[in-house]
Amino acid sequence: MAAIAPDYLTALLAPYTATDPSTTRPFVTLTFAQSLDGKIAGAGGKQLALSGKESMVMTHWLRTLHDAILVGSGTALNDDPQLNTRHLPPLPPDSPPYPAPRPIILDTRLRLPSSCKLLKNYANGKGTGRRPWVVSCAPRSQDAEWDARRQALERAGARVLLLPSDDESGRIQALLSLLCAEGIRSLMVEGGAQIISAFFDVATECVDTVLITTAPLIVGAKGVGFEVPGENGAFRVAETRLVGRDSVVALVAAPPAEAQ
Ligand SMILES: NC(=O)c1ccc[n+]([C@@H]2O[C@H](COP(=O)([O-])OP(=O)(O)OC[C@H]3O[C@@H](n4cnc5c(N)ncnc54)[C@H](O)[C@@H]3O)[C@@H](O)[C@H]2O)c1
Ligand SMILES: Nc1nc(=O)c(N)c(NC[C@H](O)[C@H](O)[C@H](O)COP(=O)(O)O)[nH]1
Repeated sequence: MAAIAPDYLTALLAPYTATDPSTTRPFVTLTFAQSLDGKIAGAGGKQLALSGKESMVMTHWLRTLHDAILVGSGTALNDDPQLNTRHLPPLPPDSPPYPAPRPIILDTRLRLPSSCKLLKNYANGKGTGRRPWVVSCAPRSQDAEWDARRQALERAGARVLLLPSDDESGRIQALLSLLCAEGIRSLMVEGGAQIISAFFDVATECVDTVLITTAPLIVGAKGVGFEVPGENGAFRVAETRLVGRDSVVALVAAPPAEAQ
């Protein structure tokens, strides 16, 4: 019998099953792991093992519950992530694979290297990775270097999608509208620091669920933190849970009367 996602995750995301043809954005889950002092990476961006085994498995289950998963190019360059579901229990023989999210990199300057794991996993044909989408902005004037980078990524298997403009203001909304038009109905945003801040900045308008894993670790001032521009806005605490040695808090969008 194949393992299934924990009930508390499917219950948390139950509103995502609603279908509204007039919607202009996917359901969005902003999720990341932090230390007790609010760091998401070590000095210089060093990737840290913040999540314990149990909460890392939870994160991989969460990935199966979303159509797509997004990181910024800073994370793609720093971590060379795979954004798949490899930490889930092995499946019984002849079982269908776990649902895997579409890997999406927000990469306005098209910095993703063709040698990244996301493209290797897709190209190796072993089903360890879906075709990555790279969301970028077309340069304002002819840029042969940018064109060459785009062609190299496409040759390596990436799909490059372009935002309508390179304006930073409204970029998250434009990104979500683009992904909605591509049929993405739920998006898991994993970071990094700049992306987390950008989504918190528009959380009231663009985020439905915030799920933060806090590891019982102190990283210290040299670690990588993130800015949260405003207070928690129109969110309420839906769940607080210990997952292994980590605490997991889930906030959900709530009407102002209920927001805390
Ligand atoms: N602990 C965690 O859960 C977690 C998750 C992901 C990444 N990380 C860590 O985060 C660090 C990387 O974070 P980062 O801040 O350098 O890069 P990032 O991953 O946040 O990517 C930033 C890039 O995203 C693109 N972008 C486009 N529009 C943007 C917008 N409106 N706002 C912000 N970015 C926009 C730009 O290319 C920008 O350079 C790494 O150290 C990584 O290990 C930690
Ligand atoms: N949940 C979580 N716990 C951590 O302890 C940690 N350091 C990250 N960091 C997120 C990471 O920087 C990328 O976003 C990908 O999660 C890389 O991992 P994958 O290869 O995709 O599994 N995320």
